Amino acid sequence: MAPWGYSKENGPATWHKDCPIANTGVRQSPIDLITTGQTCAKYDSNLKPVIVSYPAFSEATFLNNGHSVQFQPSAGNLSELSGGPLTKKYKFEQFHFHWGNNDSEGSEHRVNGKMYPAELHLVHWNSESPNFSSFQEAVGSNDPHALCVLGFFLKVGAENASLKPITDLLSKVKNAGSSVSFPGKFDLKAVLPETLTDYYTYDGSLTTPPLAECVKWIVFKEPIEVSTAQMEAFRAVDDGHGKPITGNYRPPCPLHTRTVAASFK
Ligand SMILES: NS(=O)(=O)c1ccc(C(=O)NCc2c(F)c(F)c(F)c(F)c2F)cc1
Ligand SMILES: [Zn+2]
Repeated sequence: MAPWGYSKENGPATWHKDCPIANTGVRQSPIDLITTGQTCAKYDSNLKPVIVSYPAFSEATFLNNGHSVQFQPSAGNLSELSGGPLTKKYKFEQFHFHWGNNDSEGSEHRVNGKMYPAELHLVHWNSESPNFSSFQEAVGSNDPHALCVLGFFLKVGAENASLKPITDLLSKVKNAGSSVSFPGKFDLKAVLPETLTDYYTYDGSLTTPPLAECVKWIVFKEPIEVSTAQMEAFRAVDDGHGKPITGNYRPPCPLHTRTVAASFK
């Protein structure tokens, strides 16, 4: 697999060469979340609040894999996700970010064409399926909801004290392939808005190769604030070719026959 990335030579427009589903898939992610008109998100009063149980992680690795920075707790973590559109319990696997090199771009999902400066993805896998018992198996299972990813937009505003332990660590993983063991505990719950009631949800895929169409997406309406300095810290992370990662986001994909549900009016 030619190493995929986000440059002209190996970016999203070239991924179909190794990953045909990039062009042939009918449930690819991300998408533009349209809130008015024909193909707009439809309010579904049955959608309940999302429930997360994230005890503070005590042991985790923070990694720069050349196309994002990723926080991965040790296997024993007990964090769980349920509620919202889900019928099963999901286990937390990792979180990572997508960002741009200025405040007008960077998020993968868009709202009526608007991009946010960054997007946080909390990745989970269905831990109650009889068909797989690990994240790796879940991705390869062809189960339409093997994974559930929670997406949160980041916008520039006040410094985010809860995310500071993460953004302060970015300089320590500046080089692609570098990782550090996360010092102390990290409280992910504190990063999220109190109420996880207002979100869009739809069936989609991984937004990076292999672009597997196994993800139930839940994208929250309320952005998380971070400071300009915190945004700048992301833009100093290198991609392994001596250049900063300056836009690790895939453009929006066609909706095809999918509908997007909204948990709010
Ligand atoms: N941006 S996103 O849609 O939230 C997204 C989430 C997770 C991954 C991922 O885990 N990739 C590595 C990875 C694979 F791509 C696999 F196919 C697999 F089986 C893995 F185990 C694995 F870690 C990629 C994109
Ligand atoms: Zn992602």
